[in-house]
Amino acid sequence: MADSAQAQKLVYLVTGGCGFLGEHVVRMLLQQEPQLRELRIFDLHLGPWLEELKTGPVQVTAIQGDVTQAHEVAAAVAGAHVVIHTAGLVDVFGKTSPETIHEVNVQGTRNVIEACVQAGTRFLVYTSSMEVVGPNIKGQPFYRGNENTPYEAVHRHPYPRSKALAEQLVLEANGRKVLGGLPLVTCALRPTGIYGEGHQIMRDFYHQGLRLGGRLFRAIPASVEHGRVYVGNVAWMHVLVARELEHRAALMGGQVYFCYDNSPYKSYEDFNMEFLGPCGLRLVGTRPLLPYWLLVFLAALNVLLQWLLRPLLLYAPLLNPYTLAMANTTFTVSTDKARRHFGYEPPFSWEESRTRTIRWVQAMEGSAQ
Ligand SMILES: NC(=O)c1ccc[n+]([C@@H]2O[C@H](COP(=O)([O-])OP(=O)(O)OC[C@H]3O[C@@H](n4cnc5c(N)ncnc54)[C@H](O)[C@@H]3O)[C@@H](O)[C@H]2O)c1
Ligand SMILES: CC(C)[C@@H](O)CC[C@@H](C)[C@H]1CC[C@H]2[C@@H]3[C@H](O)C=C4C[C@@H](O)CC[C@]4(C)[C@H]3CC[C@]12C
Repeated sequence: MADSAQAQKLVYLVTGGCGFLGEHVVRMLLQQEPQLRELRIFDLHLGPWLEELKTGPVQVTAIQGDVTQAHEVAAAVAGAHVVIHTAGLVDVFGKTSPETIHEVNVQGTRNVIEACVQAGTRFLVYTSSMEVVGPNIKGQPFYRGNENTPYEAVHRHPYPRSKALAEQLVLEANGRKVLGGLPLVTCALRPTGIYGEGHQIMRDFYHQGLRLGGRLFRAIPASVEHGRVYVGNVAWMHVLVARELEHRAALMGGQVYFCYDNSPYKSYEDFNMEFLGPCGLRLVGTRPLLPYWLLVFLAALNVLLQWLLRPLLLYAPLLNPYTLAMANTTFTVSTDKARRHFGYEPPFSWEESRTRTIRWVQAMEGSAQ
C-alpha cells in the first residue's frame, strides 16, 4: 500500500459489504480511511442505501456478484490494494444446505484468495468467527480464553466447519507470491457474537417478544456467559487491520485476532435484554422455565418439523439442537492481542454501544416503546 510519502490513493474491496457487519465496515472505511480513493462493495444482494454513499469524495462502486463464481470475484478484485472478505452464509438455523454453506464460505474464500494472487492484491483481511474455536461438540466451556488458550476445537455443524476451513485457507495463503512477486499478507479476525444496529437475530427476538405480549421466557441459565462484541468495534478492527497489515506484515501476517470490546459477560438472553428491556420486553423467570431435557426434545421436534415442512415452507426457528447447545455453553474471550499487535482500542464504549443498539430497536417498526 502507499506510504505517507506517496499521494497514491487506495482501492478497497469489501465482500459482503451489504450485510450486517459489512455495512458497518463500509461506512467506517468511508469515515475513517483517508487513503481511500475507491471503495468497491461486492455482494449477492446490493442494498438501496448504497446510492447515498455515492455523493462523497470517494468513488463507491457497487458490484452485484457471487463469491462462488471465481470470474466475478476476479473481476472485482482486479486493481484492489486491500480486500476485506466478510461475505458468508451465517446459517445455524438449517435455512440452507451444508453443501451451499461450504460452497459459499469455503470455496468463496478460496476464490477470493486466488483472485488476490492473480491480481497482485497483497492485503487480505478475513472475517472469521469465534466458532472456529468453539463451543465444541462436547460442550466444553471456553472461559475468558484468548488466542493461545488450548481448546479442543471439534465441529460437526456445517457453519463452524466452513469457517474453520476458510480461516485455515486464509492463514495458509499468507506469504504466497502474488502477481509481481511480492508476498500476500493475510489476517483473520474472530468476532464473538456481534450485536448492534442491523442484527437480524436481535430483531427476531424482539418480534418474538412482541408476539408473546412483551415477554420472553428464559431458556438458558444466567450463569452461562456468552461473549458479545459491538458491530462498530468489529468494523473498526477490520479497518485498522487493513491499514496496518503492510507496515506490520511480519508481526500480523498469518495471525488470528479475537474481536473484543468492553461489552459485559452475560448469558445470551440476559445480554439481549440490555437492549430489549428498555424497549418494553420482559424476560420471565430467574431460572430456565423448562427442564433442559424438554428443551432438547423441543429442539429435536423443530428439526423434524423443519424436515417435514420443507416441501411447503422454510420453518427455521431460533431453537434447534445446535443453537441450544451453543447458548448453553460458556464461551467468553479475554485478550489484548489486537491492542498489542496493532494498537486496537474499541472506539465505542459499552454505554455507547448499548445506547446505539437500544435506539435502533426502538426505531424498529412496531416498537413497544
Ligand atoms: N453476526 C455475527 O455474530 C458474526 C460473528 C462472527 C463472525 N461473523 C462473520 O461475519 C461475516 C458477516 O456476517 P453477518 O452477521 O454480517 O452476516 P450477513 O448475512 O448479515 O452478511 C453476509 C453478507 O454476505 C453476503 N453473501 C452471502 N452469500 C454471498 C455470496 N455467495 N456472494 C456474495 N455475497 C454473499 C450476503 O448477501 C450478506 O450481505 C460472516 O463471514 C460471518 O461468518 C458474524
Ligand atoms: C432458543 C434459545 C435457546 C435461545 O437462547 C437461542 C439463542 C441462539 C439463537 C444464539 C445463542 C448463541 C448465538 C450464536 C453466537 O452468538 C455466535 C455465533 C457465531 C457467528 O459466527 C454467527 C452467529 C452465531 C452462530 C450466533 C447465532 C445465534 C446463537 C446460536
